[in-house]
Amino acid sequence: MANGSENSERDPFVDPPAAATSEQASGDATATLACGRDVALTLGKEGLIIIETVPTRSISYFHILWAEQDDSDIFIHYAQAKSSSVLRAATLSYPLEKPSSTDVQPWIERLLDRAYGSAQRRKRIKVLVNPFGGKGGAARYYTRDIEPIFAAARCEIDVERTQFSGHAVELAEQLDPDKWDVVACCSGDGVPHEVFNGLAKQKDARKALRQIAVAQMPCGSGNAMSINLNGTTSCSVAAVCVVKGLRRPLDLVSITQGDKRFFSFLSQSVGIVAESDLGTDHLRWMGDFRFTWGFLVRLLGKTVYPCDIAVAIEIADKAAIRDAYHRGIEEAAAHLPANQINNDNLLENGHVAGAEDETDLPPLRYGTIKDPLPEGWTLVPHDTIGNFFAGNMAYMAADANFFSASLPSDGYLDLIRIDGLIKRRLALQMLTAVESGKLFGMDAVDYTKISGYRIIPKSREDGYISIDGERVPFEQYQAEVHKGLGTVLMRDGRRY
Ligand SMILES: Nc1ncnc2c1ncn2[C@@H]1O[C@H](COP(=O)(O)OP(=O)(O)OP(=O)(O)O)[C@@H](O)[C@H]1O
Repeated sequence: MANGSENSERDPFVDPPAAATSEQASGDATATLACGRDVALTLGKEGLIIIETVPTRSISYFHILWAEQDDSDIFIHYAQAKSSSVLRAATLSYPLEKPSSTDVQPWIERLLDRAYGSAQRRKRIKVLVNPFGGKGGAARYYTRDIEPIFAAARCEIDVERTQFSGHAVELAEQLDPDKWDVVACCSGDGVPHEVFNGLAKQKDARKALRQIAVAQMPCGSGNAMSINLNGTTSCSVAAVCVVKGLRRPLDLVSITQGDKRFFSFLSQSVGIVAESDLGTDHLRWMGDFRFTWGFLVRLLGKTVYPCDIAVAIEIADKAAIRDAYHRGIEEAAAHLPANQINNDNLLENGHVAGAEDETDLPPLRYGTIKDPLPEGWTLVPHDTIGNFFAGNMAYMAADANFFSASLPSDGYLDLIRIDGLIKRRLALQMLTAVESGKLFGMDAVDYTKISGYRIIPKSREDGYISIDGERVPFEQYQAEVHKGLGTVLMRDGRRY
């Protein structure tokens, strides 16, 4: 299954070899634009080739942000690789040999066609900056790493800082879906969580969730969304990924707890993962290691988190899950190669029957936590469970591939259940298996694809429940998946 480094996309930091990709060899004369000073610009297979000096240089199409001409020159705006994780907006300009030639504009159009494929150009982006996300650097990262790239790509931008916790919910609730294509959150995973919930509060919630894609610029301490969808924790790479991103549907999960209904896009955890994250705030001085430390302490202490759990299991068998995963990947590749899957495709494909005409949120087919247990569900005591972890994306951090069978819009959550009393040695092996994405295959890991569940913590007065990394009350809740309800931007060729 997918591993972060195994994706088919090319490395954004390596421009294609110029000679090997030239179309000149194929005799395509319209691929070349003559400029003054003996410069020629040629559209190669994988990038723009600039024949000016020896050796010839090239810029991959992924890095080309925009191109335009004025009365005398042509300007190529691109993302220049400064290091293995830093891209900077840069511009090349050349005097045109024949500025008024009718060949120039079509050539620029061909260049942009290759640079963008089916991705929307000049996206209208509402940017939300959480000044307190991560170590407090989001505003600086935005100005230095992100804004120049959006500007070079001629995106329409409006920036707003979040003023308080919950502000992004209010802002997203007010956004006009006809005015904005994207909400880019310069934050951790907390602000995207709020944005999905704000969009879901709009009067025409389906339209808002379908038309406005949510993106994360990885400026927080938890940046799982960017890692999953774009494979990066670099703000400047993520900015180029938004400029070039393809719209994709993302399953969202309704959570009902008490009288509330809200949405989760990433994960829910009860037990060791929630406690290691949320219960180690006093260890912030340790930096990122605090999570691992908290995890190890509980693992070695064989901590259990007794619960009663009912699950709507859709695929129980690991071999069948593996098959479903590969089928999902193949289908996406076969039907929509360099194409864009959006929720409208999904509707045409009949995956979300009837949703087209509906404005309200999808009804809860399993009811809420206050309703009787849905038909066919059975509450099973899990008195020694150590880890209850439900994932809607694969990676929970760059080195934590917990849900390696996860797909963006298969309509299922992936659920991991691990007994808290397993041998310590096995538990430690699991830690390394998470890093290599091999947790799925371990016998002691119960891995299922599910469409909903109810969980009732017991035996403890208080504890930790984490929804998308945010703490919620330590009380029973119910979850239900909605296939492709949300929209995100994904890098072309990317899979979890
Ligand atoms: N101006 C603000 N003041 C206080 N809290 C805010 C502000 N803006 C946003 N928040 C809250 O900060 C929370 C965490 O934000 P975010 O996910 O961006 O950062 P993070 O560093 O990844 O998270 P964490 O601090 O939980 O590790 C969000 O849930 C949001 O409600």
